[in-house]
Amino acid sequence: MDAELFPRPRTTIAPGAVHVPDWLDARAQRELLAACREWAVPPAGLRTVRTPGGGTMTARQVCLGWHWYPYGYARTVVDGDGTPVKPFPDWLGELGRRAVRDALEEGAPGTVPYDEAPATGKPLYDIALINFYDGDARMGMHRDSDEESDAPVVSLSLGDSCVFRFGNTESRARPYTDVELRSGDLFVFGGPSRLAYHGVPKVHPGTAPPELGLAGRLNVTLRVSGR
Ligand SMILES: O=C(O)CCC(=O)C(=O)O
Ligand SMILES: [Fe+2]
Repeated sequence: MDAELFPRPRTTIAPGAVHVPDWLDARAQRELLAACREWAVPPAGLRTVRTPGGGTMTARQVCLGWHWYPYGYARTVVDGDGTPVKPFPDWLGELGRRAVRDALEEGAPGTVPYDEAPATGKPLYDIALINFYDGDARMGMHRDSDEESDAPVVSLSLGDSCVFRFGNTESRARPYTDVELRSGDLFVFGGPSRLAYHGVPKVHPGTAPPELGLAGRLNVTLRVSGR
């Protein structure tokens, strides 16, 4: 990663939406990447997602806990090999809660219940979507709206940097803010920003930290199903 004179600052992009640069250190990035490589293997591995209109998403995807497909959740890969979705590991849920704790100020809208110990019950992170972007892959503006929980969404990036476009809750159009997400960055959106439109208009090939050993970009999105 570039050694910069000044560290990139944590930035509130919109109310409840926070970018925390370099949240995962080099070792944590390597460990998360190793896990992603295992999750990508079939059965229920990395797949191309087909949309109802007949298109395909350019980012390939694998899910944990609940299988997301356009537009709902299932326990099996209903739009792929039909096998059971891989389990959502406890350590990933703990990482999600820690991310929310670190990113959002205490008492900020939409934060408090998600910081509770597992023994206190729901809500707990129980869904991961792992998106792999290579070549010209991108993701159009959309909302994460198939969950039955308003718990914040946690996003972790590995590999190539990208332009992450974070918009408003009304439409795909402006106003939006373009944020550069690099390997190790955390982005959390909850509270009034939970249903904001967002997307990835551009990945910058060849910008991954060389020591990570990843060509392309991985994004791990953690969500609470509320089911
Ligand atoms: O790749 C990203 O940073 C965003 C992924 C995303 O928005 C999603 O999976 O819903
Ligand atoms: Fe999303």
